[in-house]
Amino acid sequence: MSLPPHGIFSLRNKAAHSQRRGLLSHAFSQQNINDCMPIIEQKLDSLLRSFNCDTSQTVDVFLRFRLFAFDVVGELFLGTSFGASEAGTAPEYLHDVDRQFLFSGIKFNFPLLATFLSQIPLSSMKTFTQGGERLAQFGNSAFQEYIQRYGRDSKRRDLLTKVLVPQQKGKAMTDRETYVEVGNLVAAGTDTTSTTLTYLFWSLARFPEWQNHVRKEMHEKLGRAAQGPYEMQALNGLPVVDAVINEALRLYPAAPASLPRVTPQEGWQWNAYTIPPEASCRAFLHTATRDPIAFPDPDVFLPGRWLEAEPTTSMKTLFMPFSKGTRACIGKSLAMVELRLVVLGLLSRYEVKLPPQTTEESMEIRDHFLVMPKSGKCELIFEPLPEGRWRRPDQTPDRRRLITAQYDL
Ligand code: HEM
Repeated sequence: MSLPPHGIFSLRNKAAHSQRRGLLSHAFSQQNINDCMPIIEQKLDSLLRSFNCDTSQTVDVFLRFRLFAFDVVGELFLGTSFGASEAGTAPEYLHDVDRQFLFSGIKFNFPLLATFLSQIPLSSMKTFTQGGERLAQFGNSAFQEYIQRYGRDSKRRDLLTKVLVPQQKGKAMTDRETYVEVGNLVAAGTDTTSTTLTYLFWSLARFPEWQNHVRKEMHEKLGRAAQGPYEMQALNGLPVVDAVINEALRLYPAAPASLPRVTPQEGWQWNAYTIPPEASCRAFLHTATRDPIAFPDPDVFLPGRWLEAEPTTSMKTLFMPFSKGTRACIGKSLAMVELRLVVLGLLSRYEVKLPPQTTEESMEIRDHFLVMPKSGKCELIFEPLPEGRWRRPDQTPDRRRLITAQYDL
């Protein structure tokens, strides 16, 4: 999944990985994410405007959420406004991310086949196998442009400035390593977030009572602020919102079978199992989060399980959609902010309904390392809520002015 040279996903040496992780993970502190709220809200605003459509039409949320998540990480890590939500179509960069994911899967599992494919002199095959190189080239020029425009110690409220902080202190990654990692972060932060949102909204459309539970909480806890602009602190105190998010993460972990690990030379003992030396292993998160002892009725969307009582030890142990340990997700805090914002932004304006064409079958999971619906889309109906009951009169112009004021540095 990583672009050459080796980046955080493919660094096998523990010390090198841990050093690289240290250089990147500080960028994701709660304070830094807080500083980026104006940028994230601006992207939320574009997403919300893209839902302003005739209600008789359906919206393909799989595409919409993908464009939103991409716009967020693109702006935060490349300093580039792709405007994908406004354009309504995926830019070429995202198609290369898709190609790179698929080709990386082949590289991991069938390295000889990958070498063979990359030597086929057909232009369509080159387009497929060289996606990673194009991403790296794009990353390089976006990075150089960023440095020219803002310098290396800009006060801009994005996350690339935070990634560059260690460089100021002389501990740095080289420029090449930096733009490679930036490419990894953009790829890692796009489809994971959008897949989670897609399955979450599909679930909410099938279990509309949970939409009302969320609205009730919004109104009790946020009042007039339910439609934003949002305060980070307020986002952290919404247990019902978090329960629906956790339940979607539990049922549909976006990366269901983590990247492969290799056992040490002496092999590995795991409970009653002896795993041979240098064997490739994966933790299958999808089955862990559907364990029937920890999660009774494991295949059913039951957000109440996160609200009824303190989660049990086995729930805490097996719930790991962001993985656990030294290679767990470093983008979790950013992802959680995005998920909460989209839930609030959409449920405070729309009732989500299920059209007949979106079925269990069309939403069946396909595992391309990251999960996606078999049909490649998820069409849902977004019906504006009647003003007064839940929804305030549209505040969009105020919202935009406020966000722009915060954003303009
Ligand atoms: C709902 C959204 C997300 C989910 C479900 C998710 C899930 C995961 C999982 C399961 C892993 C571990 C993979 C493994 O063990 O092999 C991981 C790693 C990682 N994630 Fe995420 N992720 C999400 C969002 C993000 C975002 C927004 C970013 C950054 C912009 C990000 C950056 C990373 C990075 C850099 C790693 C590798 C960490 C390391 O190897 O040290 N993720 N993610």
